[in-house]
Amino acid sequence: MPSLQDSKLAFIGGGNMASAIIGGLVNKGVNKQNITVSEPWDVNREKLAAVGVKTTTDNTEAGANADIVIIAVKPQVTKGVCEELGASWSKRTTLPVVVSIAAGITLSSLEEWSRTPDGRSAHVVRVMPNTPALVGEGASGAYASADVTSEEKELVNALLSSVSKATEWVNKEELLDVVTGLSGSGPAYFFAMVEHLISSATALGLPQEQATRLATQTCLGAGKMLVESSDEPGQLRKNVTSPNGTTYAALQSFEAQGFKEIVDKAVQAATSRSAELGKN
Ligand SMILES: NC(=O)C1=CN([C@@H]2O[C@H](COP(=O)(O)OP(=O)(O)OC[C@H]3O[C@@H](n4cnc5c(N)ncnc54)[C@H](OP(=O)(O)O)[C@@H]3O)[C@@H](O)[C@H]2O)C=CC1
Ligand SMILES: O=C(O)[C@@H]1CCC=N1
Repeated sequence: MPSLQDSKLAFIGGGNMASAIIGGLVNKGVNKQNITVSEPWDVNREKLAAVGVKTTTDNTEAGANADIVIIAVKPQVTKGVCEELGASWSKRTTLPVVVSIAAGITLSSLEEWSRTPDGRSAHVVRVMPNTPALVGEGASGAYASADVTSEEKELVNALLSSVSKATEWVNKEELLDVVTGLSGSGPAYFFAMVEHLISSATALGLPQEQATRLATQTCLGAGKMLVESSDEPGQLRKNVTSPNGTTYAALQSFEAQGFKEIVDKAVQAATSRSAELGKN
């Protein structure tokens, strides 16, 4: 098994998440010449070509000699893409490791769909990355089928770890749906929060540019403290909250509107949707 630096990587689908991972890999110095992306949309292909990776519109060409094939299309398109790839691998003696980032799509479906005409099935790892991979700050969950070797797992781990600060292997496949509801979708929750903070402060008279700089830096600063401090999130919250002060007033307002329940329901909704995507 080649090292990550020597592996040929094929991305099937070159949209938002694939671009984030590719950008993160390139920033980390992974050899661009070893990365091929198959993407039907010319605008996306041009963006990826500008990063320096090879592009094509032909999935089977991208997957022909790859050591790792990353399925990065929408869940609804995954079946067709896997079938196309599996059919094209009949002459390959060694099948690539297939890594799927498609939300909800189960290992058993992926293995079945990507089976070769002579009945062989690729070793498949299901992962759930997130877009901060682009800046080397990703968080990824992963689950491997039983036949994935420790060497193959190590390779996928190296791939994920090169763009993620947290790479968590879960011990039950269903937990990847929870990972999706937490960290896969999670960046959007924080982006939405910052959007609301900016509009709240702007409505109260702060110029938008200033509100944006203050809100985004507050998000970054809080995130950095969460990662670097030995204190639990609850303690960090308490450290900001003076008795009967301003933070207390804001947190009381959040709680009065059922903040915890709002978050619980949102994570449950995303987790259920992930599970549902696997059933289609
Ligand atoms: N965005 C995120 O934050 C995350 C996404 N994911 C998962 O990643 C996957 C991709 O999501 P995302 O990047 O957001 O979606 P995008 O729509 O941005 O990317 C998917 C890309 O695949 C292309 N495509 C469509 N059909 C084919 C095909 N048959 N062969 C090759 N490429 C094709 C699409 O082109 P076109 O637009 O022309 O159809 C599109 O550019 C999803 O399964 C999602 O669940 C996982 C973690 C996080
Ligand atoms: O919204 C989605 O379905 C994908 C999966 C996780 C993040 N984006």
